[in-house]
Amino acid sequence: MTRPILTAARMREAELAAPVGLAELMEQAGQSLAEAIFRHSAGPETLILCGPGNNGGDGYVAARHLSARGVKVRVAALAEPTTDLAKVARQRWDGPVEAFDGAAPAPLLVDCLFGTGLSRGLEPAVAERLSVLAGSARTVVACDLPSGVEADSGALLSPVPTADLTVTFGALKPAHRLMPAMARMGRLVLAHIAIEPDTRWFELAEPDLPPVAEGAHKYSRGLVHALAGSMPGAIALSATAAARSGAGYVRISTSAPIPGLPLSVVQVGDAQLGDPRIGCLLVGPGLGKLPQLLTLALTSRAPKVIDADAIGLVGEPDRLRGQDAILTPHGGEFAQLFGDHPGSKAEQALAAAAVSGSVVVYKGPDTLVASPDGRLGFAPPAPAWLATAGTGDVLAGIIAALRARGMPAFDAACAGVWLHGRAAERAGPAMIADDLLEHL
Ligand SMILES: NC(=O)C1=CN([C@@H]2O[C@H](COP(=O)(O)OP(=O)(O)OC[C@H]3O[C@@H](n4cnc5c(N)ncnc54)[C@H](O)[C@@H]3O)[C@@H](O)[C@H]2O)[C@H](O)CC1
Ligand SMILES: [K+]
Repeated sequence: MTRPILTAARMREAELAAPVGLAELMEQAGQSLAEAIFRHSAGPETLILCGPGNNGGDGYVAARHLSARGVKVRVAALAEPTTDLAKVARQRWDGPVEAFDGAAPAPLLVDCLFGTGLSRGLEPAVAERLSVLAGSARTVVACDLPSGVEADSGALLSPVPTADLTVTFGALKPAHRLMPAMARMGRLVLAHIAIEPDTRWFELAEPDLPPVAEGAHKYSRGLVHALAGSMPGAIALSATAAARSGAGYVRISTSAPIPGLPLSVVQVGDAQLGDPRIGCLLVGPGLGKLPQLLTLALTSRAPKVIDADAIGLVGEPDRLRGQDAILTPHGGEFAQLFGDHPGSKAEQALAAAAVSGSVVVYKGPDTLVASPDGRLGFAPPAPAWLATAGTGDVLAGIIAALRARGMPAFDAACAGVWLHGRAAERAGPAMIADDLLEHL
C-alpha cells in the first residue's frame, strides 16, 4: 500500500476541502499523535513544546489525550497561540503551560514548534534550546515535521534534531522522503485524518510483479538486449541483474567475449536491434565514449533503459521524445543532461520527465521516479552502503528486465528502485554490487 505525498499548499487545500471542520482535523491529528507516542514508548514523563501555530495546536490536543491516559505531561509554549484553532486547543488543555526558555528536560520530548508553516529558520536561541532539550531526552518525537525542516524541499532551514519518531497527518510531505530532511525523521508514522489526499505523488512500496504466465516461453517472459561498450564489466553486472530479475532471455551484443557471465546470458557479435522480440534494450553501463551505440539503440522502437555513460551522450533531452525510454541518472548525469533546473528535487525530476518525454529515475540517497504524466514516486530510505561502484548498473538491469516482462515504464522503474533498495538491505553493509545479484 503506497503512502500519498502532498506539498504544504496541497495539504492546506485538502484540509479546507475536508468533510469535517479544521477543528475536528486538529483533534484527530492531536489524538493520533498521542496514540503514536503512547504506542512507541508507553508514556514516560513527557514534555511537549508548542509553537504559535497549528503545529502547536496539535501539541495541546496531544497533551490532553496523553494526560487522560495517565501520562505525566508538561507543556512549554514558545509563544501564545496565534491561530483560532490553536487558541481553542490551548484553552482545552487544563494543565499548566510553562515558558519555553526555562523548561527543564524530560525523558520524552515532543516537538510541536513548527510544521508545514515554517517560513524561515528558527531563531538561533530557539534552535539551540531545542537541541539541548532533544539531547537530554531519551526519545524525541516530531509532530508532522522536525522543526526547522522545509516541508516541500527537504532543506534544513536551521539545525534540526534527529527524531526517533515523526508522526505526520493525512499524507506524507516531500521533506519526509527528500534529503537532507529524510535522515532526521526516524520512524515515520502516517496518521489518518479525514482528508482526501488526491495526489499523483506517493512513496514507493512493494510492487505487484507480473506473474509468469502458463505456457510462457523465454521470449514471452521478456528478452533484454544489452549493448556492451568499452568497459564490459558494467554491462555484465546489468545483464546478470536482468537475468536474475526474471527476464526470460538476456542477450549482450559485444565486439569481444565478456568473461564471467552466467552461461544463460547469450553473447552475440552484432546487435540485431530490429529483432521484434526485444522486450527492452539496455544501453549505457560501461559504454564509454561510443555515441554511435546510443544512436544505434535510438533507431530501435523497443522500450529502452538509458543509463550511465549513454546519458551524457544524449545531447538534447527532447532527442528522447517518442523513444519509450527510462533514464536512470545520478546527480551528475542529471545535471549534465538537464542542467541546473530551479526548484526542489521533486520539481526537477518532473521537469526532466516532461522535457524528455521519458520516465526519469533521479537517483541519490533520495531517489525519485518521475513520469511525463506528472506521477512522482519517492523511494523510502535505502542503505547508505548502496553508494559503491556498480550498483547503478544492477539497478538498470533490474528495470530493463521488469520492462521486458511487460510492466509499463513508470511501474517498472518504481518496482526496480524499490527492489534494489531491499536487495541492498539483505546484502548488508559489506556488500559490493556483485553481492546484490544473489538478493534479487
Ligand atoms: N490546518 C489544519 O487543519 C491542520 C493543521 N495541522 C497542523 O498544522 C501545522 C501547520 O500549522 P501552521 O499554523 O500553518 O504553521 P506552523 O504551526 O507550522 O507554524 C506556526 C507559525 O509560526 C510562524 N513561523 C514560521 N516560521 C517561524 C520561525 N522560524 N520562527 C518563528 N515563527 C515562525 C508562522 O507565522 C507560522 O504560521 C501542520 O504542520 C500540522 O501540524 C494538523 O496536523 C492537521 C490539521
Ligand atoms: K514540529
